[in-house]
Amino acid sequence: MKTTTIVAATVGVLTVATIGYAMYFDSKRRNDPEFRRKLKKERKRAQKLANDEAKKLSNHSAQTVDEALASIKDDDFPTSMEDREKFCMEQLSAGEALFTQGPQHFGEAAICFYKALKVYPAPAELVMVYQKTIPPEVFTVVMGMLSKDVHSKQEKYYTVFPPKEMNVKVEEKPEGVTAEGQKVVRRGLIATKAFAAGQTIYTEVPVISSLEPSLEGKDFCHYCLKQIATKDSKVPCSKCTRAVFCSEGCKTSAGQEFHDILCAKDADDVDVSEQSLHEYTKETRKLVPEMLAKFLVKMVYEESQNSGAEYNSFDHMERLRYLDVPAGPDEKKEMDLLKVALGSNIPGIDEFITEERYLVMKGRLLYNLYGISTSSDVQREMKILPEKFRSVRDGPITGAGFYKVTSYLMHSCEPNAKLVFSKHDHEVSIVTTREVKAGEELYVGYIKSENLSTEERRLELFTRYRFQCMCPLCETTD
Ligand SMILES: C[S@@+](CC[C@H](N)C(=O)[O-])C[C@H]1O[C@@H](n2cnc3c(N)ncnc32)[C@H](O)[C@@H]1O
Repeated sequence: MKTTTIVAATVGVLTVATIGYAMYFDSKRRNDPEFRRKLKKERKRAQKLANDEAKKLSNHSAQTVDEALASIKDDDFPTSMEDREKFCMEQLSAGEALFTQGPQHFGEAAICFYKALKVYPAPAELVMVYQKTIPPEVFTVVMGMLSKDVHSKQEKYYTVFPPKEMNVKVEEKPEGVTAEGQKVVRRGLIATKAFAAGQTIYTEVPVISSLEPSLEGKDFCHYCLKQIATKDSKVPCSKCTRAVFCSEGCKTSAGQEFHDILCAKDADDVDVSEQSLHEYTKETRKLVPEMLAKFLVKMVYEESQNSGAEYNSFDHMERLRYLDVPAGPDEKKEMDLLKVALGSNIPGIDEFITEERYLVMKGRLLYNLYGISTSSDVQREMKILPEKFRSVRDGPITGAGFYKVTSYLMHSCEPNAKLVFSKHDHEVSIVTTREVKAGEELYVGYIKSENLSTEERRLELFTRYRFQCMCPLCETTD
């Protein structure tokens, strides 16, 4: 693989994976002159050394990459921001000291640079610095390590996700070829053990969920979407009138995960620029832009928790297929509103939200969100939302949720499972509608199929979700 290809491939993955940590590091870089000076000095010195040493370099093979990775396989990396920064600087200095000692130390130098990269919050930037400053042979080994590490992380993903206790696994199935001749695969959920009819296979809470905009601030919880039974049990947000919660617990969770950052105070004397995104949601009744804002803020929150989880929410989202969303004036406006809403709280967000990334993230949510129905009291006369979500209900929905596992469920006109919101909040249970054998694929109904002819079902599925149904019923009655 050419170096430039490796850089391009790794940069994308790493930029998104570390946005949370970047919050801290970016502010440090902007505000701390000593830190900036040190980094600049490192760069300058490394550049000079690279130029001097460039002629004496020897080739480092794939074996060097494997050996280097094996040598740090069991290493622990610091978790706190301060420790990571210290560790990063130590590794940079050590790497530099090593490569100046000559080609026989290039392997060790590469390991140091790689370790620094693992903890650096804006690795893309550091890669660019490396590319310009460290000897090409060392750079190639660092990139080889990075590329291999990213690759093995990706390969391992479906061996650890979904967790075993959810009784399902993700399986890939071929789904034809594109016009350009590229293979298309779809992924579905397979039961890993047998279930009788009516049994719950797993339950799952969404990564994020949002209320239907007209229900905000009324009788529905801004966090879990539950209908709030009595006026007394309502817990209002202390700043805005837009969000009410069903409990202190939901208020705290929402605050930590997204609301503290996205909440726009109502008082006249405070900056309400963040409100634009809320207003846009209210006006257009489109949930996705604000759900993306919540998703990004939650990602930063997860990063700051240092939970030790190998994959973050972005890793999960990134693997899902998406709808092609063309760039239009709405998308431009949504991006701008998103940047305003998050900008002051998440340094680096402006660069992160490129048009391409925004369209893909939007497409991923549109493709994978589920409509949530937590109450039968949702006004029947409420207008259907402009965005179409898979929903167990034909009529109005309480809101929508983005579920890591449930996203993989395929539709069938004769489903063997269904979504149940038994707690009347955003937690979903997948319950069998008939006996399911171990190894059988699970299907739910994206629409209510009973009493519809094959033609009617296909039309409905195509109109709402733009796919030609290939479920066993449709395939056999064709
Ligand atoms: C959220 S995805 C479900 C997960 C999907 N299997 C995947 O690989 O990403 C929904 C998409 O899966 C495909 N799909 C689901 N059920 C289908 C069916 N019965 N026939 C054809 N395509 C289906 C459609 O393209 C639909 O838009």
